[in-house]
Amino acid sequence: KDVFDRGINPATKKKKIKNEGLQLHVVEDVGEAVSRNISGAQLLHELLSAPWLRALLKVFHKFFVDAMHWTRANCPSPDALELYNLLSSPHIQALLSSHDSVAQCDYLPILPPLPDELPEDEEAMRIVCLVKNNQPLGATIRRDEETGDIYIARVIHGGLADRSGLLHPGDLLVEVNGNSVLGLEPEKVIHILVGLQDKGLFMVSVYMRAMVDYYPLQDSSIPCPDAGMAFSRGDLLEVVDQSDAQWWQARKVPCGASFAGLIPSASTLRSKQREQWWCHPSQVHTCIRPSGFRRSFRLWRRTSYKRRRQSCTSCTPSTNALATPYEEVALYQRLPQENHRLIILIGASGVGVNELRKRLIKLNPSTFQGPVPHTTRPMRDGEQAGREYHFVTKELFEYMVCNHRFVEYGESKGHLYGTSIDAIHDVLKRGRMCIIDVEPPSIHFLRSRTLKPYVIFIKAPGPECLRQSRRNARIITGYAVNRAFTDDFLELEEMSQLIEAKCKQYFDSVVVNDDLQDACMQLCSIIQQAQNEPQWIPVCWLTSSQQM
Ligand SMILES: Nc1ncnc2c1ncn2[C@@H]1O[C@H](COP(=O)(O)OP(=O)(O)OP(=O)(O)O)[C@@H](O)[C@H]1O
Repeated sequence: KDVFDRGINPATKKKKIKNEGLQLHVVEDVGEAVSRNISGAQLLHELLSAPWLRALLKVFHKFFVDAMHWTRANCPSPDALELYNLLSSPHIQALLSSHDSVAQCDYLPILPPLPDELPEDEEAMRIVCLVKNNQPLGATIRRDEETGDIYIARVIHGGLADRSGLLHPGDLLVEVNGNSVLGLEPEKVIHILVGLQDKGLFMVSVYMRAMVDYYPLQDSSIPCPDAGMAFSRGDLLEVVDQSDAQWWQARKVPCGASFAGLIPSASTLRSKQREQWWCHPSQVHTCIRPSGFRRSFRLWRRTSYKRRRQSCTSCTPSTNALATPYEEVALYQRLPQENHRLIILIGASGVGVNELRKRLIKLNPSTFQGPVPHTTRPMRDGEQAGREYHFVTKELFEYMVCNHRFVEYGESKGHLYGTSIDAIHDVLKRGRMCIIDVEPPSIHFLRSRTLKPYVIFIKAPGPECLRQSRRNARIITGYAVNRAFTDDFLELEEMSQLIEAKCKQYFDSVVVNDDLQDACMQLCSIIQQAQNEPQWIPVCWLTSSQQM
């Protein structure tokens, strides 16, 4: 920015400095970078990485050698003179001096050191350092009337807090510049925040999604089992104290209790998991056993049992469940200009996932849409490329498999079928809500910042309800077409429970598919909420422009 301000304005100076030779590159690079409104440091970084500057710096050395030679011989070479002229020009001087300032870290304000008592496990409490430079913080606060705790209520879009990407709505404010704000009147906290000048060091509590189950009464290492708090995977926890690196204090959200319970820190839980894995590897095995009885017409999507076993990533200690016992989350409100969140339906085979998906799309085809699958089978009469399927060659399909373009794929009657990630993006780019149903292991593949999937578990009702509601239902299996599946209800319910037990940390909502009409209506309203109301999502899916 310094360089730019000192006179390399492409609009006004281009003509003049073009005559001087090299500088056009500078003008173009700076002008382009400034038009993207990037930060000063980023701009400098980009400038210093530019090939023309690298080349220039390479000959810098030669210049000095030549210069010395010239001093000695008093007879400069034309190259040395030319370079001397170039390097003496004001914009290069400004650039070099900016570079030197940054290289020496010679900029203000100097950030304060992190407190000595910083917890060893940084995941528990976030220390947020903002360079304020007298700008407003760009966040509002609220006080919980019951506990007196101060929370970040809103982060103003485009403000300092928003641009930093470090403060989120719902964060509990613990300290500001070393002053505890716990129990303070909101006016007093506002006074502290407004009074911040150069910088602010905020300590905020964090929210975590439990990715594992924990039972204090079964844990012999907990200092006080009665003070422990049991939680199961999927629970939302507000970590309020981590002064002990091994045992944190947390509350469940939403919760009635004002007192916190003891939970193992992430590192403690991780070492417990490793211990458990080495002692009882089979107990940590979280593979979902396929029910084996049902093959619907969606067979093309289903991978074989063998392949599923191979692709199951939840059977080794290096997996998500073992490596990440807690996942930090923050509230996210989709902005109107953003793509819709991907809606994923998960359920045991035969529970009615596909039926519900089809009904939703039929109910409102201009809003809901499924991705168009790929296949290697030939096109049939009445079909249209890109409508029923994307018809591709086997070579192209296999190329896409190798490049991980498929969420799921499989083979049926000698032809390959698959749902590609690009087909999902196509639907979202058209402004529609994309609804897909996948096998549980595919959730990992889809959990990304760009898709921000919202996962709805379609749960089986009890076997008696199943028997009642599915009296007339038929299924199409691999070995019997259109057969009644009344005998499979127990197996279906068992499978549904297993998926729920193993994967519920990924579920955002659960719908019991008893009465089809009711389930469909419930699904509609959940999806509307998912798209239009604040939801907890992993912090790593947020960018500064996507926070509330
Ligand atoms: N709530 C319900 N009441 C009555 N019948 C239902 C209900 N839900 C689903 N069905 C019927 O159950 C059968 C299986 O449903 P569906 O094909 O959607 O299962 P699925 O979970 O998608 O399994 P698959 O992937 O094997 O097809 C279908 O005949 C469907 O019409």
